[in-house]
Amino acid sequence: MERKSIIWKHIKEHRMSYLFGFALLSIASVLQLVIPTLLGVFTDRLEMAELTYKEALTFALWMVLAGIGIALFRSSSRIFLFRLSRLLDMRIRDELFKHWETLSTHYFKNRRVGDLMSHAISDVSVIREVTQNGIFNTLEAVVLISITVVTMVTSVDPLLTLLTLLPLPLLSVLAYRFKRRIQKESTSVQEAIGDLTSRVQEFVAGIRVVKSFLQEKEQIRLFRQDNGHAVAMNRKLVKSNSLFGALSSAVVGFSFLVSVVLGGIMVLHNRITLGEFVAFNSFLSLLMGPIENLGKVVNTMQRGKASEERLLAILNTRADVADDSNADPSVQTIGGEIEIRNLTFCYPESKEPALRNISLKVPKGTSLAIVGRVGSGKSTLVHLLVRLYNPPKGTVFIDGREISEIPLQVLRGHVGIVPQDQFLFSTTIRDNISFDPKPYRDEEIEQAAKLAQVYDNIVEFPNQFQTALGERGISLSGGQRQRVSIARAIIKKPSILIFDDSLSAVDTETEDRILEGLDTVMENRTTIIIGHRISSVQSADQIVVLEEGELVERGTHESLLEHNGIYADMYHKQLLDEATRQQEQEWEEEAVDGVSDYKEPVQSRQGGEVAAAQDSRAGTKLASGGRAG
Ligand SMILES: Nc1ncnc2c1ncn2[C@@H]1O[C@H](COP(=O)(O)OP(=O)(O)OP(=O)(O)O)[C@@H](O)[C@H]1O
Repeated sequence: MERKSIIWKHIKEHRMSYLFGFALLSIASVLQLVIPTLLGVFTDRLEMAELTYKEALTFALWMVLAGIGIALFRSSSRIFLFRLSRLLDMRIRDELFKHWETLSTHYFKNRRVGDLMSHAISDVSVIREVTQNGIFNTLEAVVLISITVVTMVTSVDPLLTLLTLLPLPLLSVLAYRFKRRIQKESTSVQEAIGDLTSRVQEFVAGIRVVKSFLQEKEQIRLFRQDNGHAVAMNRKLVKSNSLFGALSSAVVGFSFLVSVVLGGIMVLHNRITLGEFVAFNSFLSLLMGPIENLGKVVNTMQRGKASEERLLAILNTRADVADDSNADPSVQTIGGEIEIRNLTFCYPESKEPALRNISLKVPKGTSLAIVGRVGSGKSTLVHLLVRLYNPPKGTVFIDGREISEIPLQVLRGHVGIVPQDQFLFSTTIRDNISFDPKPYRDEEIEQAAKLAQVYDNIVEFPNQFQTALGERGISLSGGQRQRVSIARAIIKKPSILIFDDSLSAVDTETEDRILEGLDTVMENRTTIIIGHRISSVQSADQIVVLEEGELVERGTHESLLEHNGIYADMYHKQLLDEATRQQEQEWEEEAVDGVSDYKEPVQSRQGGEVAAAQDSRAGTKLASGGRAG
């Protein structure tokens, strides 16, 4: 059900506490009337020269007591009410974070980190401000203004009260006129803060690219531009606020003018006493604070409304990937058989399908390799298997069940994925490997690290598995990060393990060792390997080639080579590259050895020897056949 309010819901839920705070504030407000009243009587007694020292002392004592009472009740009410707003603050942040966790990756792909942070920090603070000073000032204004006006009418003069307060309704006219303007400007300020935060976040995340492309100056220029814009937006808001405050004060000042002139005339005509005149002006002073605060409240409320609307828009965003009504809670585990039937998939904001009419079957415990050019749809296919996006109904089946029938928790709990972006959290290596909700013993973590071929690297660090990683794991090399990600996936012993091009940053020897280690872990489990290097996929039971979203070849390594299509082409090109690289390495070694006739043999070799070397390397690879052999 769509949520309509955050603030009002909170007030309703805590109404008893708000009533209590209101009661404390009301006592403080009543006590505030004591001082002007005493001041009036005191002035009259003084004017009539009837005041004794003892009486003067008694007046002073009562005033001090009233002052202490006001301070006590007012601050207790403030503490009490402010505590409630802190509670709301914490609750919205919790709700926001919890809700974000339910939303799909698609939602986050379309948003900037800066905007999300601006919601979590600035918008939530504005809402707190509404329930903190906004509510406190409103309650105080309502109580104090009503009882003070009644006292002014009954204890001094109704006409003087009426004429003095006559300009005050102008304040509501002002508030109305400034309402839209302040709300609009407040939204612009929050957006500018979002831009600025995004700029800093992007700069930090891309610091290596920035430095290697000498982009520091350009980044400073862009930052200054965003910073300047944020300041300009803030200035605009401050200007409106100040103008509103100044006009409100002018209205209030006009009331004082009426009170002094009219009140003075009334004293001269003996319609009121001097003491009543003094008391009246003190009452008026009492009113001015809350009335001016009311102006600020209107402002705060407008900003609060803008922030509440933005937060509600997030909280009312429905998760596009969630457990369907047909999810079967009796499914507690998955075996690992995958079937894809005529799958055509289009990303929500894209017109062209990323996958077209794909059909394939991966029996439980077997391995599938997916190869294909950049952007051919490999990652999309595996993302659908963990429902990062929803595949169309009737296209993806696991263990013969429609994927939507498997509760998301079960599906994701039993599919381990090593994503292309090996994101690591800024915590220890141990916590990064044992990331699953299930706790793991040290031996299990070490075993996973050994299988992922990263154990030897980790134990070389002074703090070993307790080594803390910086944001995005920057203290590890690309290959080490990939292997920690692999350990994180295999520790789960998932029914389906997916490597999304996650062996690209390791050398072929390490890759072989990882794949060999997996044989034990993945016995009777299903493995999907996406790779650009033939060496990482050639041993799979089944290899498919994707081309512009279509499945264009399928078979084993040998059958695909025989077919002599895209796969065979990729294979031969890679062999050629590898042979050339190896040959170049040998020449470099010879050159380092200081052979005097260095130039001549190199030139002669360029003709025939490279081809010979390539042939022999190709022969070796084919003969060994990698793991498949
Ligand atoms: N979130 C997305 N929204 C819209 N289009 C997307 C999205 N992600 C990928 N695509 C598009 O879908 C197509 C397939 O992308 P995909 O990432 O699956 O390719 P890939 O074969 O895994 O590429 P690579 O080898 O570079 O990882 C591409 O055209 C890509 O631009």
